[in-house]
Amino acid sequence: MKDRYVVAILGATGAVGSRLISELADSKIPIERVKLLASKRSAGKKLQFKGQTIIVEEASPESFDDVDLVLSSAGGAVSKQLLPEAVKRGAVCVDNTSAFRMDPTVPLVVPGVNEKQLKYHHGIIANPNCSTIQMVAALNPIYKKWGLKQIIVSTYQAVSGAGQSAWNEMRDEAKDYLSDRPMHPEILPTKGQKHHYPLAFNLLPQIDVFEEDGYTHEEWKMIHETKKILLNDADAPEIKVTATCVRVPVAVGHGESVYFTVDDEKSSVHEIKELIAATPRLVLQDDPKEQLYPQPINAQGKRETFVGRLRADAENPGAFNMWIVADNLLRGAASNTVEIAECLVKEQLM
Ligand SMILES: NC(=O)C1=CN([C@@H]2O[C@H](COP(=O)(O)OP(=O)(O)OC[C@H]3O[C@@H](n4cnc5c(N)ncnc54)[C@H](OP(=O)(O)O)[C@@H]3O)[C@@H](O)[C@H]2O)C=CC1
Ligand SMILES: N[C@@H](CC(=O)OP(=O)(O)O)C(=O)O
Repeated sequence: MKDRYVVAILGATGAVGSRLISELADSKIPIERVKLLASKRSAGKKLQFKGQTIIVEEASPESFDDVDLVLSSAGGAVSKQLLPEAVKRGAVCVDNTSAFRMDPTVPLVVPGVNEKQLKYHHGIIANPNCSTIQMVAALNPIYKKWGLKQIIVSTYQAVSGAGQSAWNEMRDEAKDYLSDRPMHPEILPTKGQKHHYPLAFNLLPQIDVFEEDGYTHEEWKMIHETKKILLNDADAPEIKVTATCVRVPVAVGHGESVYFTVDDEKSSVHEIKELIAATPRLVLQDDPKEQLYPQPINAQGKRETFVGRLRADAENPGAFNMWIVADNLLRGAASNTVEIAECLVKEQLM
């Protein structure tokens, strides 16, 4: 076993990549050297790691010749092409993209929920979808204690979830919109950018592409990834999951309205609140009298998942509503990735 590792961040110049750099710098991983990789466009760019200047390199299979650990967030196509090359060269890869998540041989891991799955890895570990991570983090203690029959989730997802370019696009649209608009402006021009419709001052009930059945791929990911993470045992009873995913004009921080039904109808809001408050990485923010509830603006820059607005459904015993918020770039991506890597090192699974 090595006592220091060469770590590569693939996609280092992106929205998630920039957080991977800062999360790695704050981590307990013993580091010999860091390589920052991106596309040809960014080769030569200078980035900082712990006060040291590192020059970004164009990623290629040979980039991984001397690498022990890869933290990857350069899109699914890049992961599919380069991560098997990294594994071939002896590296262990933690991948943020959806490329390998549903591969039955690849563990899909949220530390604190199912890190035991890490021991089954064959070189690649998948980091779940950002919306899935915060939801399973909040539901896992409830599931462990009372079982879950059904989850119905509606998401309110920040534009940074669609990458740095989407954030730039919304900022430009917002500037235009606020400059000299009449009270009832017509639809903004899209400028032929990444999104078909304006992101600023709008709601888009579409994240990722549409599937044949009318669900979007983001909704599909939330449904299937949730089951893969929570239902570790082959004989665990099925959980019914359905989702509606919506892009909202928020910079950072996904919100989720979650309606869930537990197996044990005797569970109460009070007990659920106690359980959430006692669970590491969860923060209960729930005091209607003080108007205390989770908000994206407060979750930004934090590693925890914030939970509030817990209510029992008076017309359906055993059913509850809650509101969950987390920083999609940290809790939903970079912090989870680096926590996975820390577990690999701690459990000697590198
Ligand atoms: N944003 C989020 O909330 C989350 C994102 N993810 C996933 O993480 C991945 C990255 O997302 P995000 O950071 O938002 O995206 P960005 O668009 O902000 O960043 C993409 C990164 O990938 C690099 N890249 C693009 N093409 C190549 C290539 N051919 N070879 C090497 N590097 C390349 C880019 O480099 P360059 O600067 O050179 O173009 C950039 O560093 C996606 O797969 C996304 O699905 C997962 C969970 C949450
Ligand atoms: N789709 C998420 C972010 C993301 O990239 O997810 P995934 O890694 O599952 O494609 C969002 O737009 O908010």
